[in-house]
Amino acid sequence: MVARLVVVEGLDGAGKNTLTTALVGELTDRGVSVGRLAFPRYGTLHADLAADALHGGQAGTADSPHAMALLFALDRHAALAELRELAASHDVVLLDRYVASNAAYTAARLGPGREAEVIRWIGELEFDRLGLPLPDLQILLDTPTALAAERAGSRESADPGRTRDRYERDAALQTATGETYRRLAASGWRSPWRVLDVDPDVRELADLVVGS
Ligand SMILES: Nc1ncnc2c1ncn2[C@@H]1O[C@H](COP(=O)(O)OP(=O)(O)OP(=O)(O)O)[C@@H](O)[C@H]1O
Ligand SMILES: Cc1cn([C@H]2C[C@H](O)[C@@H](COP(=O)(O)O)O2)c(=O)[nH]c1=O
Repeated sequence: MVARLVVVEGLDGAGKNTLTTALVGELTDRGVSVGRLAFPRYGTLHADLAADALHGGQAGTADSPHAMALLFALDRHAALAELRELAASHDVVLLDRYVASNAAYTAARLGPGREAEVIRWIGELEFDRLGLPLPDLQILLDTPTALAAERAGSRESADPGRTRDRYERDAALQTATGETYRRLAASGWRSPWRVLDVDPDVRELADLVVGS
């Protein structure tokens, strides 16, 4: 890996995609070359199985937090070659969701008593066994849960093809996931983290991403 690997994390509807797009624009204007990838990689096998499961398909697969986590992990494993290519040909690779999404959502589903165990499992599975590269920086876009839910709801109303999935409709899960994300960030899980309030200044964020 040559590029700086920077991850944007947060709840459903937090604004990760919107922020990543703005960041790509700002960095590109500065002459920084940016590769971009979002997980799950919809349109590919494991991601589409996961999406189908979260919309009630795949014979109840979504009832199992571990089965869902494995699908998301295998999606990233299948992206390894693409990740390496992006890293070899850009200054920065920006990822919209990565391994910490799996840690946060799966731990939130299993409850606080199993958080440490499941976060260890995800880290060992994805970084140590599947060989995914460690991020240089993880950014938590800490949009308030109610605002993120409102945005996800408005997006659904505006685009009937973008119906909310099981996780997006589960307010308690979103709250618990936000709490787990904050603990991951506070503990510096697997990289340095930066926690951002809603609607951050993109120029300041670009400074942070290029390490200045
Ligand atoms: N700063 C903002 N102000 C107002 N609306 C916003 C802002 N950022 C994002 N939105 C809107 O909120 C919705 C969710 O944003 P976005 O798709 O960027 O979130 P996301 O975190 O990538 O979501 P998901 O993980 O669920 O795909 C979109 O309809 C987007 O247009
Ligand atoms: C990558 C990834 C995602 N999830 C969860 C988070 C979301 O609720 C859904 C789908 O993601 P999207 O950003 O809304 O398209 O899946 C997860 O649990 N683990 C992961 O690794």
